Parts: sequence; structure tokens; C-alpha cells
Amino acid sequence: MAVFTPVSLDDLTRWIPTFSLGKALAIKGISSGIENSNFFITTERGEYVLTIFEKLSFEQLPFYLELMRHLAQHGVLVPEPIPNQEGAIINPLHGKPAAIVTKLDGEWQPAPAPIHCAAVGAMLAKMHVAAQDFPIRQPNLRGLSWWRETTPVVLPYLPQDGQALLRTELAFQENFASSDTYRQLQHGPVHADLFRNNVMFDGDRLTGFFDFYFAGCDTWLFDLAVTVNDWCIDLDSGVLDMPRVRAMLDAYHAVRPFSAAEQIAWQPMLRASALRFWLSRLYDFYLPRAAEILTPHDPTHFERILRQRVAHPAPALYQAE
Ligand SMILES: Nc1ncnc2c1ncn2[C@@H]1O[C@H](COP(=O)(O)OP(=O)(O)OP(=O)(O)O)[C@@H](O)[C@H]1O
Ligand SMILES: N[C@@H](CCO)C(=O)O
Repeated sequence: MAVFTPVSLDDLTRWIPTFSLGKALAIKGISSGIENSNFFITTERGEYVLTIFEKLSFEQLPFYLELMRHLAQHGVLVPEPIPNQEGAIINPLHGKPAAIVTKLDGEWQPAPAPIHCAAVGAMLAKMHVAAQDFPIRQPNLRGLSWWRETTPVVLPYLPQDGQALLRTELAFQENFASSDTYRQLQHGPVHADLFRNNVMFDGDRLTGFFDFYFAGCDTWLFDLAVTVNDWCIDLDSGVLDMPRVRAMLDAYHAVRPFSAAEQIAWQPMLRASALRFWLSRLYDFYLPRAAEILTPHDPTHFERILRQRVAHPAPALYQAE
């Protein structure tokens, strides 16, 4: 149950003539999303994904959809928004903003091997470089300001040792964010939620990144840390798996070489990305929005990862010559 706004084949048949996609042939709701209503649609031109945005407004959406268009046009594998005959990629359907994007082949990879991590690392670096000249700017809405707002809201739900960890880590991150090292980090539009379930593979071939609706401007290293903390770990313990870490970092570095400042910032950034998802999961777990979070993700998973990253030095981003 995750289609909040139903769309019938008749609805689609009436709407689709504004696009150059031929006649509508089929529509099927996708059950896995929790933020939007998603459908696989088939038209005379092929298969696409239709999304009705349940929360994001017409004003907020251009950042995400224009970013996807920009990336697709620069050879980054992402769903490409399909414009209607007037060139608009965001169009109303049942009174809500909606978009049609290309469908990526394949499935997400629940048990990635180094070969998958290398493909993700290389495409992530390509994406960061390609997004550099994207003209619309929006901050990461789940960045430091949001961590500051959310920490006091979730603290009362934690036992003493959890409270101590959260307070200490927030103070550490505030301090790090005001350092010279942090100021030297390259930044720009990033995905910020590139978990295993947001990348499609057809066998071992990466076919695309999707679900850009947490994207925003942040450091490239933060984006990489989010990705490593999901793709390159043992899910039970949170411990980094070195063959996967090396595969992802080396592939990223080969496309966009890391800087010396990034080397220094790597451990704080792995901690920052663990903190970000610990906080959002705590928030969704203890303060669920009515009927929206069907099965909240386990916050202790990211508490474990944070403790791991604090206790162990990060593996080198690259070997200095
Ligand atoms: N362009 C696409 N190509 C192929 N499949 C897609 C595409 N976009 C979405 N999907 C499918 O739809 C599902 C839900 O999409 P998505 O994750 O974007 O939704 P969501 O509502 O943002 O959900 P959540 O926040 O839970 O990740 C995906 O798991 C995937 O199977
Ligand atoms: N990737 C997030 C969910 C939001 O997309 C998490 O696992 O907490």
C-alpha cells in the first residue's frame, strides 16, 4: 500500500496526449515507495515511471527534476524527465505535481560485491563533476541546521549513553564544520541518499541512480560517506568491508581525484553521514507522521555505525604518492 493518489488507465489516457509518447497501454502502481505515488506506465513509445508528488510542491520540484535532466544530458545514468509538448517536465495530475521519467532496467542490488561498489563509485564521481555547473542551488535540507533542530527533539527518547553519544557527536560536527579543512572541501549538488535501494543494476551493469528527492548542495565527500556507509559494510555489525571500500574509493578517485583536505576530512565525514541517518531514523521512529511511515527503519543500525566510525580510524581515501 503506497499509492496514495490512484491513477486509472482512463485517467492516463486522458492525460498522456499532452506528451509525445503515443497512446497509453497500461499502468501499474508500485507498492514500495513511501514518499510519493509511483506507477510503471507503458505507452506506444515504451515503458516509463510516472510519479505523483504527495508532499513536494511545484516550487520545490524544479531543483530535483532539472538536476536529473541536467545529469542525464551529461551522460550520468539517471531517469530522464520527459517534457510535454510545451517543454514542461512538471505537470499537474489530479491536482498534484506529477512527472514522467524514463524507466531504468534491472533491479536494486541487495548484496553488493566489489564490482558493484566500483561501478557506483565511478558513476558517483562522474555525477559530482557533471553537476558542478547546474545552475539551481538548494542546500541539503538534512544538513547541519537540521541536525541541530532535531537533536533536542529526539534526545528525551534515548537512554543516557545514547544521549551522551548524540550530544558529543553534534558538538564534534559543529566544530568540524567550522574548520579550515571543511572549508576546503569541494561541494555542489549531491544525491545524499544513495543507498543500495536507490541504484539499479542489470546483472553487474549499473543502469542508473534514482530517488533524488533528498538531493541538495553539500560536500562531495559527504555524499561518498553516505554511500560507503551503506554499500561497503557488514549490515549486522556496521563494520566496513575493506574489499568493497577499496573498490568504491579507487573507482571514484580514478574519475575525480581526492584532495589532501578530503583525506583529512574522511573520518569526520563518515561520522557525519552516520549521524544524519541516525537522527532521521530516530525522528521517524519516535515521532512518526500520521500513517506515513509504514515500517520505520531501525535507528540503532546507524547508532552502531556511528560508534564504529568513532572508534576506528577511517581507511585512507587514497595512497599519497
Ligand atoms: N526511474 C525508475 N526506473 C525503474 N524503477 C523505478 C524508477 N523510479 C522508481 N522506480 C521503482 O519504484 C520504487 C519506488 O521509487 P522511489 O524509491 O523513488 O519512491 P519513494 O516514494 O521516494 O520511496 P522511498 O522514499 O521509500 O525510497 C523503487 O524501489 C523502484 O523499484
Ligand atoms: N535511506 C534512508 C531512507 C530515506 O530514503 C534510510 O535508510 O534511513
